[in-house]
Amino acid sequence: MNSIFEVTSLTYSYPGASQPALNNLTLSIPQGKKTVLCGHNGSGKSTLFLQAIGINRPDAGVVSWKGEPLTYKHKALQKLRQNIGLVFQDPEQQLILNTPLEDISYGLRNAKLPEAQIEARTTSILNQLKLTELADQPLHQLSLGQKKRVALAGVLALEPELLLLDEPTAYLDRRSEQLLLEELERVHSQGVTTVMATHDMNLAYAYADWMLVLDHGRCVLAGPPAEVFQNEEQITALGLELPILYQLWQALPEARRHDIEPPRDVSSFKRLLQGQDTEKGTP
Ligand SMILES: Nc1ncnc2c1ncn2[C@@H]1O[C@H](COP(=O)(O)OP(=O)(O)OP(=O)(O)O)[C@@H](O)[C@H]1O
Repeated sequence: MNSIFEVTSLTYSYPGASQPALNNLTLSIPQGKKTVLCGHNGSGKSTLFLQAIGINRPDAGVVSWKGEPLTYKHKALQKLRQNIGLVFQDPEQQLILNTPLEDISYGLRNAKLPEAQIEARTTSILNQLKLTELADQPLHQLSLGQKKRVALAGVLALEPELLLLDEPTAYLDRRSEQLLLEELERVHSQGVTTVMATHDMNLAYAYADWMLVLDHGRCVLAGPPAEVFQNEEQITALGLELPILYQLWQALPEARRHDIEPPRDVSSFKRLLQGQDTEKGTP
């Protein structure tokens, strides 16, 4: 499997901290996949994202983009931050100008795109994320969900190859979460590799085709979700829950689930219950 981004033996402590936030961490992000990064509070997910875009530098170990170690030179970092887009957990950390239109254009202007292209991309992304009506609204008047969409729009406008999302669904209602997931599916279908950090194991299970689990700054599990969740004891010991659909599937009689992959959405599960999935491996 091709990896687009890797960290090798990465150790990092925040200034004055008694414990490292990342502790000899080695992992890779598979190109073209939808990866979910899980782990308890403080396991190092956000710290890893900050390392990925070179905001912090490792104390030891290497961060690599497409096989090349980061150099931390100004120009190289500028280019890296166009290739890797990070959507912060808190949009307030990301949005700096007064309106969605100004904020999105600002990022493109920083990337030194020609004005005509800035205008075209801004209009298109506002439209795509259903923000056109809010384009000139002061940002402080927007709801948290709307601000999160503006922050995502600003990152997507730069057309990154790798999109990192830190708890993108936190505080969103079901409808906004659904809209966001549809948008991420669309972005992924255009060839963008995505990594989502989340505690929501139901979401992780529905979304991911690759999972990484962090614990105290180390990667303790990696693989396709159905494989990762087989490590039930370890998952629970880490304070994470098994997804509800996975638990329901486990509760089915052995003969019923024999040789059938655990379903990852409610309609597949219903079909399984109604006995429509007679073919092996197709829930
Ligand atoms: N700015 C900071 N200064 C000092 N320590 C920090 C800072 N940011 C994070 N830490 C510490 O680094 C460790 C990893 O934190 P990090 O925010 O990366 O975890 P996380 O997995 O993203 O957590 P959460 O799920 O709560 O968002 C924690 O022990 C945290 O207290």
